[in-house]
Amino acid sequence: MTLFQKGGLIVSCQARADNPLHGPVFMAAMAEAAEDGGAVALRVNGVEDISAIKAVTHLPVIGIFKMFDHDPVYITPMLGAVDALVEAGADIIAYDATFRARPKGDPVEAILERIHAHGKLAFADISTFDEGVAAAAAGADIIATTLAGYTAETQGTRGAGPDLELVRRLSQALSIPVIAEGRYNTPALAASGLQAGAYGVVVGTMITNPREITRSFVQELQQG
Ligand SMILES: CC(=O)N[C@H](C=O)[C@@H](O)[C@H](O)[C@H](O)COP(=O)(O)O
Repeated sequence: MTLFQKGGLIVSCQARADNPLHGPVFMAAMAEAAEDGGAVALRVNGVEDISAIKAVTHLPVIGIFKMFDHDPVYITPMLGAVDALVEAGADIIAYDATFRARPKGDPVEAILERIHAHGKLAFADISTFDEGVAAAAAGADIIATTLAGYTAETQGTRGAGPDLELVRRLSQALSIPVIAEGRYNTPALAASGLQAGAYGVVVGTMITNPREITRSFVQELQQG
């Protein structure tokens, strides 16, 4: 079970079905670009994209399996999803470790146990300080602020920027790596994640989603 390099950039290469860049060919190209640019790891959704990316890069892959019909808990909610991610070549498995009810999913303790049974590191996506502490106590290897601002409880905190205070508090309280993830939309914000104590920073939208990047430019021009 090896962890990626400390202080580095993890690039999230994801494109949903409605995105013109959806599909393994585009995501593999994104992953190669991220590797060339100096990323230390990748975050990737689904078995097809993971298989394609493992074939073209040497970077460790944090695999997730988004199941939107499992709303509200959609990040790797099932044991079968964990097995599929491992089979596809994921090195680390990320899963929803929030306190939310999981009406269609398997219990979070079982997900964690299955990840470890495969000999993989467990990357807990959380939204609050208490969830991060609980996930670490349960045995997660890495805690990430991925869902801060995206749960009913934290929606009001989303604002424009990332939740740096959450990174700061978790980094001080925990002895395992804390990853800053969610709305690190500029290089300076990513650096501030490390300054807040993060082990690494995940950036997705502003590197791998040209449609959203375009929208942000257009919006700024229209406001000007
Ligand atoms: C909330 C949720 O489902 N987040 C997802 C998790 O995999 C992705 O859609 C994000 O792009 C990723 O977390 C990186 O964040 P950002 O795109 O803000 O750099």
